[in-house]
Amino acid sequence: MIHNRKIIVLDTTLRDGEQVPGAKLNVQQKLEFAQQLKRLRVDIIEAGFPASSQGDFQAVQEIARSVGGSVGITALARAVKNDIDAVYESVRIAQDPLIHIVLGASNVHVEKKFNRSKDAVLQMGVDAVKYAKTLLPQVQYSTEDASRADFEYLWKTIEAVVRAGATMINIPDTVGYAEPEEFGELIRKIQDRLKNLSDATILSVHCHNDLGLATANTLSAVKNGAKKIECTINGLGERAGNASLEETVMALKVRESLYRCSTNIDTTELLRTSRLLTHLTGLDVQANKAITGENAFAHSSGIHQDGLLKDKQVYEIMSPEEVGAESMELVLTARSGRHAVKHAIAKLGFDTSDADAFEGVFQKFLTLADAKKEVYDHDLYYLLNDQREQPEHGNRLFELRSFQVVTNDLCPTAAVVLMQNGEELKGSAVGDGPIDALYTAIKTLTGLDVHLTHYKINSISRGKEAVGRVNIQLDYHGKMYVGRAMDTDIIKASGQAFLNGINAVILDQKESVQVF
Ligand SMILES: CC(=O)SCCNC(=O)CCNC(=O)[C@H](O)C(C)(C)COP(=O)(O)OP(=O)(O)OC[C@H]1O[C@@H](n2cnc3c(N)ncnc32)[C@H](O)[C@@H]1OP(=O)(O)O
Ligand SMILES: CC(C)C(=O)C(=O)O
Repeated sequence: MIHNRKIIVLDTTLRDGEQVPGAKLNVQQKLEFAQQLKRLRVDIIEAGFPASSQGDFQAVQEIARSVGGSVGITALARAVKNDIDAVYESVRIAQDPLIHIVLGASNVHVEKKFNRSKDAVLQMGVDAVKYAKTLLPQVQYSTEDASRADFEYLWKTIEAVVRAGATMINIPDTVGYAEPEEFGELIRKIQDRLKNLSDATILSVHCHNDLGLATANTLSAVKNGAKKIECTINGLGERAGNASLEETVMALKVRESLYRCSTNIDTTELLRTSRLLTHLTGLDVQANKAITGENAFAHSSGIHQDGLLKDKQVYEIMSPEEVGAESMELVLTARSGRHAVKHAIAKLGFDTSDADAFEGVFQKFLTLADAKKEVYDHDLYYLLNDQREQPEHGNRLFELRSFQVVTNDLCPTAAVVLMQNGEELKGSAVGDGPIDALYTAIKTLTGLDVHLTHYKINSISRGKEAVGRVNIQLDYHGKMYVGRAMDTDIIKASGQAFLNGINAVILDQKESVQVF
């Protein structure tokens, strides 16, 4: 029997998670999330796909430079020289860099995607690994769509790429087709052969959630000998997502006597990491999501409450504190002082060492607390975000100075004043509704022909003074941009989110000019 193995955790939120529409993060946001992954103590961060764009290359490089000390850094490449070069150039500065190569292994990939023979595709993989090994000692090879592959061809590929120098073999259930018992059996068969071929090669799994089985398949793989797991925070990822890191890690922890495995994850950072991701991407976690959902530790029915009062273990298999949730949320008011606010901000994972920056946040906190009476963690996220965006993005070209929206069933109208480089721009427009009128006025003033493709508003804290969070997506010349904003006034949040989207277009154009 296998006893207390250490399972390596690779987080791919910034690569597979970022493949989700709307989850695109800028370099600064990726860096912030990577810092949090380091606090969570993941073993490896997959930071992106550097060949895909200059922005992603820069983000991976920045993460490798500033986060890649104690944590391994990797990024993905096709079995293509250019992609491998881009990974190498972006991760090599990290202390523990890894090149990750992916190539299809199933018949449908070989025949339909590549239209080549199996031998030719296998040779592409071998050549890619051999080339990557000339650059770095650590190379991971992913046999894409492995769960639908013909086993003997899959094994032939694994054997060849291990001989070519791959140090990690990753078995992906790319389309979430596998079933736990069957996937476990596949991993056991591969592990049995692999240990005879090269005991040092690390067997890894990467499961997708198309049938809601990603976490179960990952756990089954661990039971059957997988030494490394690939997961994402909040289960974010292509289509239905990936195995959720928080679920998999907590299952291993809570059922340690069953799995006889442990990870390096600091589970008390799980909730904070999940909330930060929600905040950065604007993609909410469902209320009943295991571990990090709002109701994950809420007990509402009388029989349950009675049982809990007698002994928590009656209805709790883990304590909220173990995942970083507090039994009681901290509520700040306008009577709270700097110590309490600083403590609350630090607990959210933000740096409070810059006294001037903190004072700015504190003054904004007092204004919000006067308006809202009670200030929750979500509200603090909003304040911090607002505070950071303004000075850091001094090149935020348009600023919403003031607006007035009049709504009725005849002719909703908006009048807007924007600032651009110290100059005041005034305009008004009518629309189908108040937001449409506001957006038309802003669009006319900025002169950018953007198209609104998505608009979503959520309330992110409690009470009638709750903060509304608006997420929008804009299409500009076929490229998608996101804008987010929060405010107790939802019309203002809507206008600000739209303007943030427009500013993202302008910043992107500026960056492109600098890069090329
Ligand atoms: C399972 C996964 O999650 S894999 C990771 C998915 N992530 C991404 O796709 C990252 C974002 N992608 C991109 O930015 C772009 O698709 C790029 C830069 C990778 C490639 O862009 P383009 O060169 O314009 O090619 P495009 O995406 O249209 O087509 C993919 C090409 O790569 C080939 N390809 C696909 N996978 C692989 C692979 N693993 N190894 C080698 N070639 C591959 C395809 O066959 C196709 O080649 P073809 O033009 O000869 O038919
Ligand atoms: C790159 C690989 C691991 C992948 O994302 C998949 O096959 O789903």
